[in-house]
Amino acid sequence: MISVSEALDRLFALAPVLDPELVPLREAGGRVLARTVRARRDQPPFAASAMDGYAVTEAAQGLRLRVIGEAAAGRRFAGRVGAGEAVRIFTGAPVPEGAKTVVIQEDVDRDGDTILLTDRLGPGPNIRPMGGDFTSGTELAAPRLLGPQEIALLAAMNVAEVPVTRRPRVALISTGDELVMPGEDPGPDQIIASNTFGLYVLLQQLGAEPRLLPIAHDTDAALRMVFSLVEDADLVVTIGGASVGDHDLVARVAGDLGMEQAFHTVAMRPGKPLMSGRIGEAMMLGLPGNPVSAMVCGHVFLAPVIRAMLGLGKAPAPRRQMALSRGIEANGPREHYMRARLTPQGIEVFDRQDSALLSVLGAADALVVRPPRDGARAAGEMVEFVPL
Ligand SMILES: Nc1nc2c(c(=O)[nH]1)N[C@H]1C(S)=C(S)[C@@H](COP(=O)(O)OP(=O)(O)OC[C@H]3O[C@@H](n4cnc5c(N)ncnc54)[C@H](O)[C@@H]3O)O[C@H]1N2
Ligand code: MOO
Repeated sequence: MISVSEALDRLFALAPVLDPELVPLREAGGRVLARTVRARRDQPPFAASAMDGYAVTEAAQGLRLRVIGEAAAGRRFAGRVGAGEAVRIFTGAPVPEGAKTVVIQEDVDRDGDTILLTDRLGPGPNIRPMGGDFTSGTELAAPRLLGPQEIALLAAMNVAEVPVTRRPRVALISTGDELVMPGEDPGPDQIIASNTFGLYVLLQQLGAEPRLLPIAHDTDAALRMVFSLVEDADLVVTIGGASVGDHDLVARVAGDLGMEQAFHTVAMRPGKPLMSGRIGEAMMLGLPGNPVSAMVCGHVFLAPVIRAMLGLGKAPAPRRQMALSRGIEANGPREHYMRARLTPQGIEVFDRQDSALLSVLGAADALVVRPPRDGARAAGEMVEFVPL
């Protein structure tokens, strides 16, 4: 058995960074920027008014000025403003030549074509300098996950096509005679495939492209048939059949198909019967079948592997720290990922930790990480957790 961090290192060694592809800006949200991009223009491309008001050469109380024209957003004033003159201006409009400040309209009394600067004059100049947000060539550095803010910035930079890392194609294979799909009619000894769907959504949220293959029955032939449907996947994820029982066929069948195994069993709880290797062009990750084990391995191993393939670096699932709301017993020899919930009083570790309990996982928003042989911990002691 190897440690969790050793297992992660071996997984990272198997996970290639995928190639970039160009996508339209609107489809770049949630993707990973693959190459540093540069602004194609200055923003703003001209000195722009920050307010609605009057562009003038100087602002002083009592000045009376003649309004000689108008500058609106998208339509500049063609001439020049001189002493004794003002140009009516609106937010976003180019500031006319000669103007040094914009007096907001609330600080002005207007009478026909003249304005009087009142004693209410606020501080100027209400002008956004050319290139004040960014200049042509300003970089948005890769790699980074593109969210709404970055997309808005790229749009302003006039980057209409964005180089992003190709989405990892992930084939998901559930194994077991006992499984049927949600909505189907299970026989008396059957259950519904569940963690398959949890992992599907986890993969979607990570920016991967998951594909559900048919459930493989517990025979060599059935499992081989489903493996033959893997096609061009970057990663094949199997669920179940990873342990030592007579019907746990995944390691043997994958081995017959040429999988070079990198490891099989990790010193963690839940998730001990975890295996990985390379099969043809694809990386393979064999998850344990117990529903919570599969989902915990999804967060602890699958998510870091997908992020590595996307070019976001080779790092374990991020951890935070919080004080326990109540005490917990000593840990055994395996690193334990305990289902827990964040409360105003601290982090509460649930009493029931059986790796089949999806209802408990559903109530959890954190996994408290206990190192192997960690001693008993009292309320108030700090522990590390992986947010879910
Ligand atoms: N003698 C031993 N028995 C077991 C050991 C062991 O070390 N020695 N390890 C236990 C641990 S830990 C786990 S975890 C399980 C994992 O076993 P498998 O990966 O072989 O999984 P299965 O036997 O196929 O299934 C276990 C359990 O999970 C249910 N299952 C499977 N796939 C799904 C799915 N897609 N959706 C919902 N539920 C699923 C399956 O029906 C079983 O109940 O082995 C222990 N045994
Ligand atoms: O991985 Mo097993 O979950 O320790 O139940």
